Amino acid sequence: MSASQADANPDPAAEQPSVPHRDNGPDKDIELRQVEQRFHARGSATGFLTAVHDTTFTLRAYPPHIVSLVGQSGSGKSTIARIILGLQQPTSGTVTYGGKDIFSLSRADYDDYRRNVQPVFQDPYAIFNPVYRVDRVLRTAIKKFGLTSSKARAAELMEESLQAVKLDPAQVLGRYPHQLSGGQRQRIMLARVHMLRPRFIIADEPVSMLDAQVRKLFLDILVDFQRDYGMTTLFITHDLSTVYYVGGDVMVITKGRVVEQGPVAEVMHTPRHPYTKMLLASVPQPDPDARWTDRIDLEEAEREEAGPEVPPGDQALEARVP
Ligand SMILES: Nc1ncnc2c1ncn2[C@@H]1O[C@H](COP(=O)(O)OP(=O)(O)OP(=O)(O)O)[C@@H](O)[C@H]1O
Repeated sequence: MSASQADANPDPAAEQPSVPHRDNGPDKDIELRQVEQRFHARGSATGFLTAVHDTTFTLRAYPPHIVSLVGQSGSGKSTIARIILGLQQPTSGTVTYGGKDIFSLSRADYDDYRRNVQPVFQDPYAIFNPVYRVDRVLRTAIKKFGLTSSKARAAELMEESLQAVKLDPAQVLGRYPHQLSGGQRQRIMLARVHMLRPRFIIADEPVSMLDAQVRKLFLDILVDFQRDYGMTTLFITHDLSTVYYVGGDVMVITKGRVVEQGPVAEVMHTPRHPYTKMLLASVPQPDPDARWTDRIDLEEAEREEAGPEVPPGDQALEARVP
């Protein structure tokens, strides 16, 4: 290309080849410190429900990795996801990104955070506006995050990203959300992530509505994103088999408390907490001659839990619960 051709192009991004890492700024960690979330709960003796208790952990941007947060329904997983995404301000405790409180970021830091911490939710249908074609989700991201102002480059970006998540652009572009399967809609959200190359993906039960094959495809893409683009994923699930599949680290949560954490292989092979043991014991074995008949005695498992039922600050409130 001649210098004059390059000068004539108003969009420098249009000239750039596809690169694994877009310039999303320096690595920054997400840190939760003593996060607690209470909700008003009618019918409770205290008037409150503590969905997340005294939760402290760090999601490191580097080295990129996958951390699963696993627990039963109602254990507080989605509340933690919403807090990290800035959708819910916790009752107490702090959430920082690069050392700064995410709930009082400057405009520039907030834009950085929004770009680098991307959600993938269980039901992508809710994200799509049914009256617009699915292309809009991708175009809006390109515009909002200023990926390019060139229409041609935007079209290329969309194609590249759809292909990266094993979707055929010719098959999905121009369609309305209801004309795609749940797995296709979910992968459009991953294509959006692929375009933005965030440091973090916060994936809340992303595969629980997908069938086994599409689920595997989706999980493989998350692992590819970690390896190829250096993304760290918080993978929220109630399903231990998916935790085992993605590997990395795991945090086990019950009743709003993280009770065990560590490398997946270690926690799976030598679980220490009774709740983790119960979760592992409740995974059915695919043996037709040994039909799974055990019933989970959650109360019993919870009684065995070590440590106090509530943090000290809650005892006065909770003492009145019968
Ligand atoms: N906005 C809210 N107001 C009141 N209670 C809430 C609110 N959001 C969540 N809760 C309660 O907090 C607890 C934790 O909910 P959360 O959705 O975080 O659990 P979860 O582990 O994600 O469950 P699931 O896997 O079923 O989505 C539940 O008892 C829930 O009913």
